[in-house]
This record gives sequence, structure tokens and C-alpha cells, in this order.
Amino acid sequence: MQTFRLHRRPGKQDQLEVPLRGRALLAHPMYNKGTAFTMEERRAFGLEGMLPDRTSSSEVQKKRTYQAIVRKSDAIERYIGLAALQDRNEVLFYQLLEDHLDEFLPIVYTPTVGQACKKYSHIFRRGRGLWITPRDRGRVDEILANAPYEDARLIVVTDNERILGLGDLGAGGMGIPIGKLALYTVAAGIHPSQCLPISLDVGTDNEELLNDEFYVGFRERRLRGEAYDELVEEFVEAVRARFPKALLQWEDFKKANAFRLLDRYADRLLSFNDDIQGTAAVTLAGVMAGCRIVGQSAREQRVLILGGGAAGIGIARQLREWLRRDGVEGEDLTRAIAVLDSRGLLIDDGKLSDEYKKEFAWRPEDARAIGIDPEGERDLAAVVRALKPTVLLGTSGQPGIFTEDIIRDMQAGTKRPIILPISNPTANTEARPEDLIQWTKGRALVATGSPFDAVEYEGKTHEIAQGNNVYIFPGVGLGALAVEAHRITDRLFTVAAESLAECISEDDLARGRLYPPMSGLRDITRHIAIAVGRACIDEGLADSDRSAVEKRVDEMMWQAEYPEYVPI
Ligand SMILES: O=C([O-])CC(=O)C(=O)O
Ligand SMILES: [Mg+2]
Repeated sequence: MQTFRLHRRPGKQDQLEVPLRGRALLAHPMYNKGTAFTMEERRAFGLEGMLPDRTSSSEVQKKRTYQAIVRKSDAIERYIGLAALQDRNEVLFYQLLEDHLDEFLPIVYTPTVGQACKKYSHIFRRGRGLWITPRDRGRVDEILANAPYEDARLIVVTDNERILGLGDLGAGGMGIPIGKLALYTVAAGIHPSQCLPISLDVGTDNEELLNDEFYVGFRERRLRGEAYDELVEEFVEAVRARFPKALLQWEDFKKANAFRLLDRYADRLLSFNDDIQGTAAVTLAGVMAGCRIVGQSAREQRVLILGGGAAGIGIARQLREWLRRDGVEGEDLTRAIAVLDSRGLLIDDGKLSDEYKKEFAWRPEDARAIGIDPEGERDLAAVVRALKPTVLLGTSGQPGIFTEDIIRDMQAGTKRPIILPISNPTANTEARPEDLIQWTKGRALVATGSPFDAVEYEGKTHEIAQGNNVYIFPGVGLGALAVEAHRITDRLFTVAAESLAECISEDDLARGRLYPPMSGLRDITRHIAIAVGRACIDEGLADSDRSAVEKRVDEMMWQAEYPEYVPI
């Protein structure tokens, strides 16, 4: 493996010692500058004659490339164009992403990334990241040794079984770790060479994929049970041995595996589950903002969560702590949070098979106390009528399930309902913001998981903020890495949620926004990272110097710029 040594020169362009020449340099996505190579660099690195004459300034190169992308009218074509750019020139890719975050985030991330995952085998160009299949049992470490860089600090891994709200997408799920890591670089400045996307391609139960002649993944039914656990175990041990400083983010595992793996490895590996913990923190911050707007405290809230999966239960845990901190306890605490799965309100009637759901199951007498017959109707409509929630959260992936009737029933019990249909991508959202605003005559406070345009209602503009874990995971990751934390806990996500809430201005709140504008993502991430880093030290999860956290965070945040190249 070649060494690229960077020399920082404050006030001047950094210098990079580059061990490559000629074609190898042009073909290296991390170090290729394309037409931005200067005449001196072309001479020094054997590139003369390999590029057209004129050196582009970074500005001109960005402008030209931007136009080449936005010329494509189709979102998936833009995705393909950006992915190709990432594979050709990473500095330029990150410059464009940062300069046009509002425009390109919905391409490299939800919703378009969902489409790209679905079509993965049909649009496949070049592999990125690593795949591990059941055939690699016994030699996972050899696969990790093939990572393009030695110093992985951030690993996002999926087994593809619950990609966004789209379900089992087999090998196509790789788009998600790639997209999440691109955001780690944009938001937290984690250097691209320290990011490693991994797919545990353990097969798929998606018939369409199994029957698709173009399917590029491991064409078998999903590995399950002990064999699955053994493969994951080998994988985790190989990560610990090869990348001892890395943080691992579990992403888009289906609920049972999501909870099991998080619990099993939380004490052995610097790791967290983004869908359980990241989504919970971003939701808490949004609910806190909603309460500030309506001038209410936590203890005045009744929360209904539709979705008993990773996100729903994670949110319930984070909100329960929030209520507890505000003095809610005992039965009041149980009855302040209703979680509904596909069978309706979770009730401990001896038929609940998922262990993690039991935490939030009501006793039959609790249900009766609000007028729900445990043996009778306990679906969304019935529970909304009985509970009169002030906060309605959707993590079910079921489009349109928050109907007009349900929202009207909710509004009968609260003046300004807080409603977050956060399932992704766009087509899986539980309700469209424009409908929610209309049905509630402009009173609902709304945020969604995927991006939506602002809604005009009776001359007023309602901005729809995006309640997506992208506000959280980069800051938690950066903060933990900056202080070399050895563990991640739920408490750090509470800190992240509170720090995110601090970034919302009075002006945002006055406009009904539950989150700050996405364009400030880098500053928000820095703010969260500093708070998380300090919390790691306070909680005994890291041994670093508390007064140095801010400096460490700033040192870690890479900016996508070309250094000057010098030959070794
Ligand atoms: O990827 C996103 O946009 C948020 C997320 O984690 C999910 O929906 O699974
Ligand atoms: Mg996810």
C-alpha cells in the first residue's frame, strides 16, 4: 500500500507527497485532479500529453461538472453521474456535494438512493466498498485486507434486509452504506480514505431479485440462524483486529437482527445502530422543538408511535427517558407512550413474541383505563380516539396510513398536533405534508424523513424540515472518534438530540420548522460532535483531555480541497 503524506501549511496550500505517476495517478479517485493538475504537476508526475492543454481552476472545474450533472433531468441519472464522479475524483465530488447540499442530498441520499438500491444490478458500473458473503466464512479477515485503505475509522455495514422502508434489496442495499459515508465526509469531514462501506451479502428472500438475470448479489436465500450469527461474529472479530480504532455503524438491518446485534456487540465494539439510536435522537430533537413552539413541557405530551421496528422502539426508548427526566413515572409513563405494530397497540397479553416490544407493551388494565378493549379494536384509528395523542410519529413504511379521519380525530384533542411521518423514502411516508397542513387548517407541526417542498396554505408558507438521522450520526461518530471513545451509549444520543435542538433558532421555530436548515449541516455536526466528545469523557467512555475536545474535532474535519502535489 502506498503512503500519501500530507504536510499542513497554515495559511498556504497543504502539500501532499504522492507516490503515484501517470495513468495510475489519473485513475486514483482520491488523488486524481483531472484538468486541475497544474503544468508543474503534469511535468513532475508524468502526465504531460495525457490531459487536454488547459489547466482548469478549481472554480471552473466545479462549475463545469455541476452543469454536467444538472443537465440530466432524471434523478437516477444524476445519481449515476454523481457516483461516477465519486469514482473518478473524490475531492471534486465532495466539493460539489457541499456547495449544492440542498440539491444533491436528495440524490445521494433519500429518496433517490432508494431507487438506486432497487435498480442496483441494472445500473451497476463499478464496485465500491467490500462485500462479504457466506462463502467467505473462515476468511473474512482476508476480505477486509482488501480494503482500499489501511486506516478505516468509520465502517457502515448493512445486511440489506430492511433498506429504508423498502425491505429486502439484497446486494443493492450497498447504496445505503455508501450514501451514509458520503454524508460522514460532507457533514463531519471524515476523510474519504477513512470510510469503509460494507455489505454483508448473506443472500436475499426477494423473489424478484432471485429471478433477475442481472442480479449481481449472492444468489441464494438469506442465511439465517446460527450460520448467520457465526458469520457476523467472524466479521466483528476481524474488524476489531484489523481496524481497532474504527467505529462501526449498523444500518438497515431488520428489527430482530438489529436489536440482537446492537445488544450483543455494544460492550465489545465501538458501535451503534443508526436506525434505532440515530433516528430516535433526531425524533426527540424534533419533538422538543415542537413542544417549544406550542409552549408545552414533556410531561404534557401523549405520544403515539406507529411502527414496532428498529426505529419505533428506539424512539420510544429515547422519549421515555425524556419524559422521565421531566418527572413522569410509573403508570403515567407507560400510558404516555403507545407503540403500535401491525397488530395494533402493543399489549402484554402473553402473545407478544418479540422481546424488545415487551418494554413498551401496556398491561391489559392500562389499555382498559383509556377505553381500549384489549380483546377488541386497538388499531391506529381506535388508539388515536382513545389516547388523544399530542405527538404522532410514523416509522411504519406504510404510505398514506395517516388518513384525514385519523388526523381530524387527533386534532380534536390538541390544538397544534406534532406529526412526524418519518418513513423513507418519499413514497413510503405515512402522510404528505400538504395534506397534513390542509386537514389541520395549517395548525399541524410537521417534519418528514425524506425531503418535501414547503407548503402554501392560506397565504402562509409552512416549511417542512427533514427529520432524518443525518442530523445525528455524523456528529456522534465524529465526537466519538475525536476523543477515541471505547463505547457508544444511548446517553450520547440524548446529548446529540439536545445539541441539535440548540441549533434551532427562534426564527426557525417561528416558521414552524422543527429542525434547522440542512445547509448548516457541517456547523451543526461540529456542535454535536463537541458535545458528544465531552459527554464521552464525562461518562467514562473515553480518557481524553476534556479541554482539547474542540481542537481535536476541528483537526479531524477534512475540507475537500486539492493540496499541492510533490513527488517523493
Ligand atoms: O437513510 C435514511 O434516510 C434514514 C434511515 O436511516 C432509514 O430510513 O433507514
Ligand atoms: Mg437506515
